[in-house]
Amino acid sequence: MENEDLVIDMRGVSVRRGQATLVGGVEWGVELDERWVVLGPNGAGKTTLLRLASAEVHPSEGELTVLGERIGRTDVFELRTRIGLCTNALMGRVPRDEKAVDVVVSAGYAIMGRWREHYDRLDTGRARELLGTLGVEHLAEREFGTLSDGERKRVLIARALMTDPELLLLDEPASGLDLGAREDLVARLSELALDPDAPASVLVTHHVEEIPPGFTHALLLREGAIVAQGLLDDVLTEDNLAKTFDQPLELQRAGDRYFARRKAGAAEAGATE
Ligand SMILES: Nc1ncnc2c1ncn2[C@@H]1O[C@H](COP(=O)(O)OP(=O)(O)OP(=O)(O)O)[C@@H](O)[C@H]1O
Repeated sequence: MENEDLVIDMRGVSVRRGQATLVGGVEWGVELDERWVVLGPNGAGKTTLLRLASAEVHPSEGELTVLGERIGRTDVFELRTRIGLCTNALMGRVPRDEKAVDVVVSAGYAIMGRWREHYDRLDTGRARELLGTLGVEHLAEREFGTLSDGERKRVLIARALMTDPELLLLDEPASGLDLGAREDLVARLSELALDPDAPASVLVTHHVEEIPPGFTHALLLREGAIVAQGLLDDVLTEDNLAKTFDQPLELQRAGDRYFARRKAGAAEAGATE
């Protein structure tokens, strides 16, 4: 039975490519009002999980339902218009000379790079508003190619929000940002997470420092399998992090933020003891 309240519903989902299992036996559900962070080391399968959620990848096994639509049986083109996606791959597809505001507006037309298209003034107004929410309204007229990495990420998040998605998927939005830009982005994502009208969200990251306050749940992934999942505070423990990253880690919580580092003496004692 499908659970209609779930925005993402994965039942025994595996993705295989040749001999490799990218993710295996995933049981995971995301509800409407939840904000999930997916955390794990390089190669753990985080992006694969996100690509399943965005219907870019179909399960090799198991059942996947996104926004009530069973993947494999549904028109994914229509479904994708209901999902806001921000990935590094997307960043590479934006024409360098497209204006930031048009990068955002064109999301409503499910196209990229048609900057000569006539856009509705209402849409342009909304795009500017969203750029403002992300703190980059002053860059609206700038060519995408002239923006810094952090600025581009924010433009793409504004783009992801343009269609009023029911599900927002963010793949490593803070990667490559300097400390100030990261902190600023974490604060903006926190505002979004705390907004009750914001869509259900899934944010992929390698770092606990990048978890925006307001995120409610966490899924820890290692070698394609779930180590732990559930409420953020329950899941984010030293024990679970050690299993996920295969080394003893010290976890600190300062206010509503998390910080982690390797336990003192762990390097000498052997990483996995
Ligand atoms: N087509 C493929 N064939 C074989 N293996 C693949 C294929 N695509 C991905 N993989 C492997 O699947 C694993 C999971 O990849 P994925 O990109 O989902 O991990 P990730 O957790 O997002 O990693 P990172 O943090 O490094 O971005 C990796 O080991 C990757 O090398």
